[in-house]
Amino acid sequence: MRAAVVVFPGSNRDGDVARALRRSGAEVVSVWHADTELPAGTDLAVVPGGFSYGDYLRCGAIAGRAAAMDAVRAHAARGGLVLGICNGFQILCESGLLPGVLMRNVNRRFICHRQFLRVERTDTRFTSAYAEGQVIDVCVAHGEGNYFADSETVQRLEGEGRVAFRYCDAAGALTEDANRNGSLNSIAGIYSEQRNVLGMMPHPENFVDGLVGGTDGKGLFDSLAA
Ligand SMILES: NC(=O)CC[C@H](N)C(=O)O
Repeated sequence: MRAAVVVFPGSNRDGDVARALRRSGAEVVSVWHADTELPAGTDLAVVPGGFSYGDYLRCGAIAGRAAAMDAVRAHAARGGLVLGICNGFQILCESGLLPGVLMRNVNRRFICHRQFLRVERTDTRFTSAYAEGQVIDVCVAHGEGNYFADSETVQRLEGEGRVAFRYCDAAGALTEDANRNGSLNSIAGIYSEQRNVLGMMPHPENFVDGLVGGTDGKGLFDSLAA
C-alpha cells in the first residue's frame, strides 16, 4: 500500500496520519498542495486534518481548488482510494468529491473532545478490520463539523448505505448529546458512490497507540493496509 499525504499551508495532522499509516505497514510519501501529480504507484491519497489557507471563506473552500486536488480527483475517477479526515473531509466536500457541506458547529464554537462513533458497515476498504456496529472511541477537534446536505442527497446517502460512521454514545445509541456539532442524522463520515472515497470529521489517526489515547482508530489504517 502506497499512500500520498497532501500537505496544505496549515495542515497539522499530516504527520499523525503518516505515522498511523506506517504503523499499519503502508509506505507514505508527502505531496505539496501545489503539486500537479500524485507519485506513480499511489494507491491511497490522503487529505489530512488541520487548517488550510487560514480557513478563510469556509474551511476547505480554497484548498478544494488547489492544484493537487485535480490530481486527487483524477485518482478517485480511476477508482483510487481517497481518505479525507476533518479538514480533509471539508476539502473533499468543497472539491466536489463528496456531496454536502460542513457548516459551523451548532454552538458556534470550536469543539475538541473524546467521541464515540458507530461503524456502519465493514465491507469497505476502510473498515474491514472493524466489527459491524462496533462502537469506537476517538476524538473530534473542529469548528465546522456540522454535516448538512439537501434532503434528496441525504436520502440517497442513506439509501445507498454511504454513511460510514455516526456520532453515538458509549452504547452505540444516536443521542442528541452525542451529536454535538449538530450533523444531520448524526453523520460523522460518508463514502462516495463507488465507496473508494471516505471523508470523516473525527480523528482515527490520533488513536493508534495505547500509550497515547487508545487504539480504536487503528482498524481504519489496518483495513487500508491489509
Ligand atoms: N482538526 C481539523 O482538521 C479542523 C478543521 C477545521 N480547521 C475546523 O476547525 O473545522
